[in-house]
Amino acid sequence: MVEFRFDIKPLFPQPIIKVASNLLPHTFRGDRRQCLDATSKMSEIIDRLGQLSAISQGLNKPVTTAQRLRMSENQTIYLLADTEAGHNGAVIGLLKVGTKDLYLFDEKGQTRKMEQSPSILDFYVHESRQRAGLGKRLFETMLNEEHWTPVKCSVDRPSEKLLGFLRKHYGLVRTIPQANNFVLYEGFFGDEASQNGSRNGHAASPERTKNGLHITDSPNTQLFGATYLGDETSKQKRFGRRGSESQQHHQQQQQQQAALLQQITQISPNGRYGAPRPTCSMAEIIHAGSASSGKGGGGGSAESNRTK
Ligand SMILES: CC(=O)SCCNC(=O)CCNC(=O)[C@H](O)C(C)(C)COP(=O)(O)OP(=O)(O)OC[C@H]1O[C@@H](n2cnc3c(N)ncnc32)[C@H](O)[C@@H]1OP(=O)(O)O
Repeated sequence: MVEFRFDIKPLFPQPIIKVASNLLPHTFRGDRRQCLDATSKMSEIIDRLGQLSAISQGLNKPVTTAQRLRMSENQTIYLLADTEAGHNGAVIGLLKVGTKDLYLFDEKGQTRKMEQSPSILDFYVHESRQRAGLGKRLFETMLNEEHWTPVKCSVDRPSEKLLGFLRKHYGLVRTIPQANNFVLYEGFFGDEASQNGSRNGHAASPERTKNGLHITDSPNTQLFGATYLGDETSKQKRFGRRGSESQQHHQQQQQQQAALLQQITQISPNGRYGAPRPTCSMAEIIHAGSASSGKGGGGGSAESNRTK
């Protein structure tokens, strides 16, 4: 449990509070002096929990800090406390979420720009209280507050524990391969966001396919040109598919997606873009770009640059 030198109870009139960029609990009411005091205490809580989360995930620096939250436009932190614990109460969990503009591959391996897409950015329950249903409680509160559904959330480089958590509580198993650190599950693109109660996650930039060339308005296409999808994809489009082949179809799809990921990182354009570069550099550029657009509230870069 994470205890502090001050009494946390005035900050937690209820076990789970929500904190946005003003660094105040959503329930907080007070004069200027009380606000200053509360933000200073809240910063300490967020920094401590963010640090413990990083240590627990083996990251070399925290994904969550008070400073980052202050600078963000559309990120929210949910904090879970046990006000009965110890002398001053204890904070036991943190969940940071936000919306992001992301370039993602759909089930067919085609690029889609998702605007204001719901993302899970950091999640931590203190070691002494894990596997007791507290993570689920925190997550459910967040889903209700944000009006999100789990399958519509992208997850920023999930740990094994979080993958297990999502599998156990929400039956999320089958992922859609991506070229960046975000993990998506099948059903993410289920048309369209509104059908599943999500108010976020708008698809943009419909793509065109011509002679096996995959053409989009994404930076992938703008910088490197169209991607060659191969004959098999065009054949499938032309001839369709019978139901009994669905298992085989799924395997083929997975292989094609893997091949597509490889093609995107291997296409060697002329000029300065032809220079060798690390495998994931494109994803980094794309997400750094969306960060600076201001829409992504910290964009894809701040969190997905988690380094181990
Ligand atoms: C985008 C990101 O934030 S990635 C980083 C995610 N955070 C971490 O990995 C930090 C360490 N882990 C944790 O803080 C927690 O385990 C959390 C936040 C992932 C889950 O919180 P919990 O309170 O443990 O979850 P809850 O009790 O509701 O659910 C338990 C399920 O989560 C998964 N899980 C939780 N702890 C573990 C563990 N030590 N090993 C394997 N799976 C685990 C399992 O599926 C577990 O079900 P099971 O006990 O039947 O196997």
